[in-house]
Amino acid sequence: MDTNTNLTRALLAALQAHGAREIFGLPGDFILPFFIEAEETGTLPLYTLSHEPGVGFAADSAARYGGGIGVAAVTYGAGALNLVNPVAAAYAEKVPLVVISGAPGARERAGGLLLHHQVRSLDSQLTMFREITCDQAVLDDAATAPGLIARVLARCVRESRPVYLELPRDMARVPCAPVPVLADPMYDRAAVAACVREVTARLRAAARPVLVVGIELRRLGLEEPAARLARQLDIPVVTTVMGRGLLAGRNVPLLGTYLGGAGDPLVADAVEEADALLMLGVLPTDTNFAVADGRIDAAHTLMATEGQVYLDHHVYPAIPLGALLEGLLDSGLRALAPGAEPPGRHCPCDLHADGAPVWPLDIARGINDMLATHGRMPIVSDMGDCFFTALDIEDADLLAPGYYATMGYGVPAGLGLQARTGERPVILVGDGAFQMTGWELGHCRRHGWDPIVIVFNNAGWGMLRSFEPDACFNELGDWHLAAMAAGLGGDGVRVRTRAELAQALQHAATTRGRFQMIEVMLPLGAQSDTLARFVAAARRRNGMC
Ligand SMILES: Cc1ncc(Cc2c([C@H](C)O)sc(CCOP(=O)(O)OP(=O)(O)O)c2C)c(N)n1
Repeated sequence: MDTNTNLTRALLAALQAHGAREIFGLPGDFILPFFIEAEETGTLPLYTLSHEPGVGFAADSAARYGGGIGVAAVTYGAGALNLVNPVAAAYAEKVPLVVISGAPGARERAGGLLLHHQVRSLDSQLTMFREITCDQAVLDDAATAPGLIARVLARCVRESRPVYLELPRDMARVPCAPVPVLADPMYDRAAVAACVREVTARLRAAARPVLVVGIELRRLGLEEPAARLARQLDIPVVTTVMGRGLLAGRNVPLLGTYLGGAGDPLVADAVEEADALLMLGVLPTDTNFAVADGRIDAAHTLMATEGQVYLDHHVYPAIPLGALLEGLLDSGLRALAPGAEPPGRHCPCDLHADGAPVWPLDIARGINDMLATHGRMPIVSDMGDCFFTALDIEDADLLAPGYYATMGYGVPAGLGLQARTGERPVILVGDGAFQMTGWELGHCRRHGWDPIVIVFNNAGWGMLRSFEPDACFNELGDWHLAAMAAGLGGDGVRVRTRAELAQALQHAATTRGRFQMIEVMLPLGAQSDTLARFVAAARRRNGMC
């Protein structure tokens, strides 16, 4: 046994070997030994935030945008259970996230007392995390720990889902052998070849093929082969709502995002009239397809998702997405619809810098102008009308919980992205969601993060007003958020007109080293067109007209 290594150091080395590039965390007494080892070794940079939801969202976005895996380290009980929502979001949206929770040691477990942070039994926490992770292990034996860690991390990467590791505090420094890296399981090459033959035959026979790309391509690091296939097939490419931002800047014939009747009719027609819809890495969620209202003919879809391929009325049960892509690229299939150049996309640019009040589409226009002038920046959006506005920002990576739809994601996720890649994000967040996790901006000063943060301030939960316009419980009042930016270590400005917005964006884009908050005061009732169409479609679908 390599006595230079203790269990924590073996775990840190394994996390790095599986693609971790940092740890986000919030310590407590049950996990202090892990934090001490992490800080002393410096194997992975350690970023602490002020509330576990922020820890989870930051780790999520580091993995979602930067690739590899994200790591969230928390204490037992109060810490780990604060992490449940971000881990659930990561599970729902297939993000490879590793939860490391401290836990009581063997002697205190056997002591017979109810321990602080304990819920029901000492295993209650593990039970709860079984439901929102794809694998779990309790590291209470140095002899089995390396094998358990190897198995759990391999599944995290292969399934692109969160996993849970519980580290009793009396185990953190016990001598431990290094963790092996397990080889990927073999797959049936003959089945992949048969599937490729059937898919290429369907595409050759199609008159109106369309390629739909989804989030698994990014989670599994397959965007580049997918872009090569898109260029080779030369057919229109569409993203799902969850996949918005995929293949951006990769020179593919990208038509836009499918939003059914709530989006661009050109995109809706292309998808709904296609006689072969090749869907790669797409999750069949309501946010992706409920707006279709049954207008997509299942007989025309060829769906590769969750390691399976569904076409007509049969399934290929074990087709890794990477193997399918490789087979399609090698098939020689090309130029299926030459000249299928997407029509001139309606790019909402050119913010009119005048004295008119700011509406959500003006924010999208202003950001499009800023990116055109100052270069591409990743967009990170919270949930609210800011998310629907983000769909009008062109040719930019977009990170958002578009399916699980949790609030609180935007600010910590933007910080996690900049921590992982060093890139400066543009963060879109409503005033309600900012009240949840926006305060994590206070950590920017320590780490040199300087996102541009655009707060959509409509003094309430605006999306809910769309459904219940007469309710009083959606009103939050004006919190004057820009006035708080200086105390948090950044610069804040409040804008009401389009001219003020244009000036604020220009200033923010050219000011580095401090976060730049632009608090946009939206007129009461101001709503993006996309959200209005989404709400109308939801009302029709749910019989709420
Ligand atoms: C953690 C959490 N709590 C509650 C909700 C429900 C919810 C929405 C979805 C429907 O579930 S949208 C919304 C209001 C968001 O308000 P704000 O951030 O100010 O943005 P905007 O004013 O643009 O709506 C809530 C409360 C949620 N998505 N996530």
